[in-house]
Amino acid sequence: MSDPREGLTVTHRRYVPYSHAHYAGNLVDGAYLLAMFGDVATEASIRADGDEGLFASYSDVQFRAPVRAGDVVEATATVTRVGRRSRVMAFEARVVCRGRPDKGESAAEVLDEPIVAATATGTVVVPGPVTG
Ligand SMILES: C/C=C/C(=O)SCCNC(=O)CCNC(=O)[C@H](O)C(C)(C)COP(=O)(O)OP(=O)(O)OC[C@H]1O[C@@H](n2cnc3c(N)ncnc32)[C@H](O)[C@@H]1OP(=O)(O)O
Repeated sequence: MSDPREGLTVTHRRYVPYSHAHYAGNLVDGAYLLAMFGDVATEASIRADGDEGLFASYSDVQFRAPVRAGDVVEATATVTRVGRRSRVMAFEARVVCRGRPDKGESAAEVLDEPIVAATATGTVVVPGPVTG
């Protein structure tokens, strides 16, 4: 029988400040999205296990579209497998808003369809039960 924590989903949403632009075209580095995955995994671990957990490994990371300063990005963690102490999670980062500099310096829009910027699978490990 599957664990009731499987399917638990947590989403964080964040504006990407221009201070994080790192590459030509105001692109941000991929590590920015991995930091979002770490934070959303932490909340998922708190909700699933009452502990922040420790990120043990990523088994797959795919950067699928650029993220730019001025984007609004949402990152989702979904618990896909509950082991004894390991929690496998699926991650997705999506761009939901983006600047429109062609329309004005501060113009921006909500995208009709979010752009999937990165996906990953990772494992968080929580402490075992305290004994004694
Ligand atoms: C939420 C985000 C937080 C962060 O970003 S924290 C910052 C980055 N992470 C760290 O600093 C963590 C550093 N690593 C460690 O401290 C340790 O290294 C771990 C605590 C992650 C694991 O060490 P140990 O407790 O000794 O592991 P075991 O007793 O050998 O295994 C316990 C369960 O964890 C699974 N596991 C261990 N290592 C890995 C791995 N590298 N990738 C995937 N799974 C792993 C095992 O299979 C098992 O699972 P089963 O309890 O369900 O049977």
